[in-house]
Amino acid sequence: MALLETRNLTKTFGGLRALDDVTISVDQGELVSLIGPNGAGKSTLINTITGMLEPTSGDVTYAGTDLVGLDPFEIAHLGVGRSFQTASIFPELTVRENVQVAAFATEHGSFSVNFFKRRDGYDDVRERTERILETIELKDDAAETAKSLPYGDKRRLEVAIGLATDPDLMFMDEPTAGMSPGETEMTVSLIRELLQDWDMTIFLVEHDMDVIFDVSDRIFTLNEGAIIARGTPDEIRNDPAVREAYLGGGEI
Ligand SMILES: Nc1ncnc2c1ncn2[C@@H]1O[C@H](COP(=O)(O)OP(=O)(O)OP(=O)(O)O)[C@@H](O)[C@H]1O
Repeated sequence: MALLETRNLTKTFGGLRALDDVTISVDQGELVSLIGPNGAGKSTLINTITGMLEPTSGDVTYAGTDLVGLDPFEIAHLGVGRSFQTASIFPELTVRENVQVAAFATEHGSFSVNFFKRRDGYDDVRERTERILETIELKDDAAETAKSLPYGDKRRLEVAIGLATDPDLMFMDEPTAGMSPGETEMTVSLIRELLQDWDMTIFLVEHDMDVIFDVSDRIFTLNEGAIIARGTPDEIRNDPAVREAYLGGGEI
């Protein structure tokens, strides 16, 4: 059984069909990527699956549970996480505190103002936080304030915060955007580690085609709200419809 499935998912904004009958499935342990030109509907698809937007019609199921109509926090609680590109970081808190807050909120319902006074009592939160900091390679910077981190480390902290919510499936929104080649390489090896050592299923939206072709098991291509191609990296690389949508027929 697929872990995540959408069936005939459609989302309209006024007269615009931002998603047009999208049917996809993701298996446990897979890394699937979603590509498509600007405005293709990638964010709309993720937002519709994760409960930020309500679909106009169609179904979304996760591990057999119908997600349509659930709130984002309920969907997160089922094990669907998200590494946000913006605004999930508290700039004045340390790196470690940022991860602890997210881990605490997941394990204990919600963030409490007393958390920082009592956090030493929460062994589960502490252990999870340290394991994440190690994986993300931010342990040496754990006592720094988040705002002081270089750009690439900030982006990895976003992944750490996503991990702290203990997801089985994680949506990653352009995790390498704006990164240097070295930072991109680090992020790619982090993605591999999440798949291999954390048994994660990953749904990646990314513009860097080298990263996409490198890490994906399967790729979905969206254009004007509709899936125009699906397949392995080799199949997608050679797909005429993908070339046409992306580069007017040129090389990818
Ligand atoms: N809240 C909204 N209200 C009206 N139109 C919207 C809304 N959100 C998205 N759209 C439109 O839906 C279409 C799909 O947008 P979406 O942001 O999902 O594309 P995308 O593939 O994520 O693009 P990008 O790669 O530029 O982030 C676009 O035409 C966009 O203008």
